[in-house]
Amino acid sequence: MKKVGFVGWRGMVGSVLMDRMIQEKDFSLIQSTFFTTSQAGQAAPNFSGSSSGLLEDANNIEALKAQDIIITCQGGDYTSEIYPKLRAAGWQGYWIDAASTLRMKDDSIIILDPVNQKVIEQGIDQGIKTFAGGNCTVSLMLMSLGGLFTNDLVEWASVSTYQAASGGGAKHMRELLTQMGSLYNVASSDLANPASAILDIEKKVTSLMRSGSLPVDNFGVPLAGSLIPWIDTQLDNGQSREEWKGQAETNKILGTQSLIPVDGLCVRIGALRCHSQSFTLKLKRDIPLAEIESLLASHNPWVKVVPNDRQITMQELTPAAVTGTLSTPVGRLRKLNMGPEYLSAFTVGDQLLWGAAEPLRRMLRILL
Ligand SMILES: NC(=O)C1=CN([C@@H]2O[C@H](COP(=O)(O)OP(=O)(O)OC[C@H]3O[C@@H](n4cnc5c(N)ncnc54)[C@H](OP(=O)(O)O)[C@@H]3O)[C@@H](O)[C@H]2O)C=CC1
Ligand SMILES: N[C@@H](CC(=O)OP(=O)(O)O)C(=O)O
Repeated sequence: MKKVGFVGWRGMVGSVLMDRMIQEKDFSLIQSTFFTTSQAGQAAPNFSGSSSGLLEDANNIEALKAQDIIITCQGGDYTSEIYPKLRAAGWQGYWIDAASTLRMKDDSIIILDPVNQKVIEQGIDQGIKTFAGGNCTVSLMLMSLGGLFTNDLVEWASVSTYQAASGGGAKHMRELLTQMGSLYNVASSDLANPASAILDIEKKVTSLMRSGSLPVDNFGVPLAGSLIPWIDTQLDNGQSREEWKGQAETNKILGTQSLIPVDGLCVRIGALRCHSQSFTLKLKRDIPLAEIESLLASHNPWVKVVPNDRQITMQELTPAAVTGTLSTPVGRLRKLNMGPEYLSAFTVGDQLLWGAAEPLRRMLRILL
């Protein structure tokens, strides 16, 4: 049995990974060791068959070196500090990482096996030992639109995202919910009175939003009742880093010979853990809509084509419907006024499942 070390297993992404590994009985196939940066020596968890024992120190290079495979959801700072030391110490094992740190390195592969299984297999054959999960918006786009991208039918893609609070981390989710509660509380007695004027209620809410008294330590500004059209850091070319990742990571995942331009605007909204994305795709040729739907639907077992019908779309193509599932639906498919090669599409996906944990779990399975 391969020895597998887990770092970051009790964080938000790590917990989703543990849940999925329990569901899929992955722990019965490995000899697991759990690491921590803060609780070394405490009892290790026992996830249906995972070995128990004590938590190891995640900074102990010798203990890490004993592993055949390390999976980390601990974050980029941990990767930046520990990964180079571990490789410098001669460790030849497989490193599977949720963080962005190593994604664009020449000797790493971005893993999303329903889309790039061949790239992964070729990489393993060539001796690649470092595998990074992709950015959540990129992975979710490719899970939903893989049928067009992998058949080389996309000339370019323009996107507007609607990204959930979970992408920022657990504290961001708490902050959003606290803001929501405060906005409700300031208006609750007026809301209970059917005779109250809605614009008076709105004024109270807006005034609280602008008062500086809402908690904004994580987002910087109120998100509840609002949105934030910037995610991640600012680049010199005017893009946000999240927007930059769209083209860079998509092309690396697909292993494209000629670059597919991908660009757009990334926006944080008040959803909890589902990212949605609205696309304009320029196709390489005029393909009938029925053929497009069939290519999309047959690409992988998790994508679902939602008919472009109002009622079905409202039921099936929302964060509320998709959260907590592995489904990556795509809908609102129609040809745009710009011409028959121009297609609109709307996708939804759970940012913590296919957007973070699931590609790591499946990479582990590939290596076993
Ligand atoms: N959030 C996301 O959507 C995505 C995140 N990622 C990557 O994954 C990394 C981890 O993200 P995320 O899971 O959100 O981070 P978390 O903040 O939830 O967890 C990170 C670590 O914090 C420590 N920790 C301290 N206090 C607690 C507590 N009360 N409960 C749980 N853990 C605690 C744990 O380490 P210890 O046991 O060592 O103390 C844990 O492993 C990110 O930095 C990023 O690189 C990738 C894709 C998406
Ligand atoms: N940046 C994403 C989360 C994510 O996946 O980021 P990264 O590319 O660092 O893994 C968000 O905030 O929604």
